Amino acid sequence: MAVRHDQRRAPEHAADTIAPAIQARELVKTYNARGADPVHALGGISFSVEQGTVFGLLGPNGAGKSTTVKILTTLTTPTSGTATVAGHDVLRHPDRVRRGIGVVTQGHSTAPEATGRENLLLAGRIHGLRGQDVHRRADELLGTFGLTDAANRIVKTYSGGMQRKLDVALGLMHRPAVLFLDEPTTGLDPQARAEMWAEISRLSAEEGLTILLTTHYLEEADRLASQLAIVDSGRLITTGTPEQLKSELRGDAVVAEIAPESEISSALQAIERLDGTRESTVDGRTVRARVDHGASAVPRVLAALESAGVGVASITVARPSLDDVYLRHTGRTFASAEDGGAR
Ligand SMILES: Nc1ncnc2c1ncn2[C@@H]1O[C@H](COP(=O)(O)OP(=O)(O)OP(=O)(O)O)[C@@H](O)[C@H]1O
Repeated sequence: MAVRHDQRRAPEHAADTIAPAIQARELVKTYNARGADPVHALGGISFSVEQGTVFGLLGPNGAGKSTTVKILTTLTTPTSGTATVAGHDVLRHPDRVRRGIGVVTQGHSTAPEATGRENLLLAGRIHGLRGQDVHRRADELLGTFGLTDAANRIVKTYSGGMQRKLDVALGLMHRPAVLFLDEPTTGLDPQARAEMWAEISRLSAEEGLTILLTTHYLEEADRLASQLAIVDSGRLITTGTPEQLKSELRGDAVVAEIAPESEISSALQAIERLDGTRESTVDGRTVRARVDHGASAVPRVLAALESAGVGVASITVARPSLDDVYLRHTGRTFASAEDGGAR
């Protein structure tokens, strides 16, 4: 498709003049259901996605990821703000946006009683592919996703991983410039997840596809996204490459799980009093703090807890993770945000 070929032929020195594949400007979305309080799903989100990259929108359940995707894919309109996608304004030219994008939503978009090949042929025809073209494209994608042997089986006999691959293949039939993947690996087993990760990386690296994926898996965001935006309660709290975001946190995390018979407040005080510890927080029976050299800090932390009469069930030290980035910006761990919802 034209946008992709232009992008791949572009000389490297012109990279900074290439328009972003996605530009979201101050997106606000308030849902006003009759008889219910308004829900402020997005409170003014702006970001831009360079062509040919994987952009990750990471946030806990209810953060506003799907709403952002719905606006960018023209499935809903923003209350205010606007966006351009694949070179077109989502409000002024939604039909042009739709022609330039592929969308893989959270549910399956396949017809379960039809075969994999039939599903692909139908999707291709809906997008205007005809004759040999549609058959060639379907065969190409069946091969790419390792589904050739299953092509003539009905989809309801596919495993979860195979169905997800077919969902992505459907989104690619018309060779879009930008692919939206909403939670692409939710519900997949570890092997199917790893295969999907490999395929997403390949599509971006080898085919120059721009991919926006939403996820609530920290590891997925860390592995796949060349650029990441962390969203929380409808706001964008930080952006950067996963490495940049993690390197903003100096030092390692020491995480101590306090024995049930000990006071968590005594543990926190003992850790806070130690030289070189900072950003200490409590989550249930766990105290965590940031220290400069994790391995050498552990004996000092243990000694301080012991002299405060605090029992320790376990202690670990970890390099900065995206969970630490999230904690730094929101004051709570990602897991607790997932448990409690975003608002
Ligand atoms: N149609 C709707 N009507 C009312 N509220 C909605 C609607 N769609 C979403 N919301 C609310 O808007 C907020 C953001 O939801 P959204 O689905 O965008 O979050 P998310 O980050 O994608 O979460 P998830 O991973 O659970 O899909 C949530 O509070 C949600 O309950």
